[in-house]
Order: sequence, then structure tokens, then C-alpha cells
Amino acid sequence: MGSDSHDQIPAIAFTINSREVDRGTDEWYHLCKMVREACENYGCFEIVYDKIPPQLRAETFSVSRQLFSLPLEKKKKNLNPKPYQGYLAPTVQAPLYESFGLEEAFNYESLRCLTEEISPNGHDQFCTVISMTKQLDELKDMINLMILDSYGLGEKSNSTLQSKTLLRIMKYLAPPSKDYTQALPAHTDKGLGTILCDDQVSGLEVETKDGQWVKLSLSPRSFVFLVADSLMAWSNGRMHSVKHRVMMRGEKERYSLGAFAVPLEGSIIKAQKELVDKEHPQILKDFDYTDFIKFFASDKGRAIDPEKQVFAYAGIST
Ligand SMILES: O=C(O)CCC(=O)C(=O)O
Ligand SMILES: [Fe+2]
Repeated sequence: MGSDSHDQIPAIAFTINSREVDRGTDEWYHLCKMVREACENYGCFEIVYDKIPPQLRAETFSVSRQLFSLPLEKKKKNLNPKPYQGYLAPTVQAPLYESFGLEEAFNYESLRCLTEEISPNGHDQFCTVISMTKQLDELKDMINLMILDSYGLGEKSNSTLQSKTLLRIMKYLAPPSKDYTQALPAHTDKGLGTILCDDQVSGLEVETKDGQWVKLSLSPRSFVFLVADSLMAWSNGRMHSVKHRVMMRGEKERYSLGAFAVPLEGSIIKAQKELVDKEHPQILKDFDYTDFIKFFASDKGRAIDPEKQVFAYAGIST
């Protein structure tokens, strides 16, 4: 069971305005160092960030509730053949979990169609989600740049960290019994990194390197950043791809929101040569992200523990 306090993961206050204004300042480099240490030692950190107004977050969760209340046949209009995109209905493995993945969050058309299902002029709902996505996208780009700068790679072509934002809106039903129940099985994310927040109903747990589960209770101003498999691979294993899950107890349903940094189609994920040396030999071969995702979604991939899938796919045997 997860401990209720999360003293065990670092909280980093983003006391800066934007990468354009602050990059290069002492404060920027100080934050870069903290971000790098957190990503290496924990694979995650709490982002204390005032730039995204709590009101916008609350409005986005209100749109979420409206979307999930739609009849199933309307939600199913958003099914998407790509793995883990579009509408995901509850399954046997995760019966409490339901989500909408908006492939390119800036694919305004798919979002517009979805919000029009709420009401013919779902314009306000549409604008709310777009505005939240823009803010999360900016935050995602800032963290990317901090990671690059933290390794002194910010001036190098950063194409390997280029990503699109997959916005995922998630709902978890309250468990039917009073038991502490798994609502989303433990896994590592596959892209570069994920920014998450919830509607103040906690449930997200992360596993520390020494195997303890820590339950996060985020404040209305906080987000959490999780390192995912492709960023771990890019950093040659220096950054830790953190295992996480959702556990729930009690009568409240839970809503959460994630901005997933997904490498662009056709991206080759490679360990940076500056991060490979005698002490840190290369641990993974270069791999095509899209092919990795196909493997991950295949029967063969699914039979492997989530945190081992990337090693099964691209590991260098020693
Ligand atoms: O809902 C959450 O807080 C976590 C969701 C998650 O881990 C995922 O969708 O990959
Ligand atoms: Fe996840």
C-alpha cells in the first residue's frame, strides 16, 4: 500500500516565467540541476507552477465530466485504431478506467467534434480544453529544454526530443468495495515524459527505486512530471523511467488529465553519445519509436512486464 505522504518525491517550484525570458539565468540553471537530479533519482517530481490558473484546471475537469457522461455510442465515435489513442472504454484488466486520448491535442477538428457532442455550440468547452493544452504544451517544452540544458546539450540539435502532445482525459469509477483497489495497473509510460494532474481525488502512486509505493496528493497548483521509457533510453539510462499505478479507496470517482510527450512519427530514439562512457556503457540499441509502440501493443509485448518491454525490444545484451 502507498504511504500517504509524498515527502519521498522532490517538489520543484518553477519560479520562472518562460524559457524565452529566463533561459541562461542562474535561476534557470539551478532549476535544471534540480530537474535532472529528480529525474535521475526518482524518475518524477512535483511541479509547483502558478502559471496555469486553478480556475482553468477546474473548468477542464468540468468539461471532462460532461464528456464522460455522454452515452456510450457517442463516446465510441472517438474510437481510434492506433494503440492507446482515441476513446478507451473500461476493460476486464481495468474495469474502473475510461479515457479519451486526443492524438494531436492541436488537432482541433477531433476535439471540436467531441465537444459538439456535449452541446451544438460546445464552443466554450472547446476553448477551455485548447487553452489548457497550450499551457501544458508550453510547460512540456520548458521541461524538455531544462533536461537538455542540464546535460549541456541544449545547443545541440535537439531533434531527438521533439514531440507532439497527446492529451488524455481520464476517469476512474469509485471502487465497488471498500478495499484498496487497483484502478490502473502498474506500468511505465512509453513516450518521453508525462505531465499529470487530478481533480483533487488522489490515487496516483509512484514506485521509488528501492521498491516502495508512494501515494501522491497534489495541491491544486501542482502537477507531476514522470520520466517515460524513451527519455530513459535517450539519456542512456541516466534518467529513471518510473513505474506508477492508480489505487483507489472510497466513494469518490476520480478525474485526471495527462499531457503525454510522444516522439514524432518515424523518430529514432538514440542514446546521446555524450552520455555514453566507460562508466555508463550503452544499454539500448537505437530504435524506431513507432515500431516500439507496435511491439508494446502486440501479444508478445503485452506478455512482458511493462518496465521490461523497452529492454526486451532494444536491450543490448552484455
Ligand atoms: O490518472 C493518472 O493519474 C495516471 C494515468 C497514467 O498513468 C497513464 O494514463 O499512463
Ligand atoms: Fe502512465
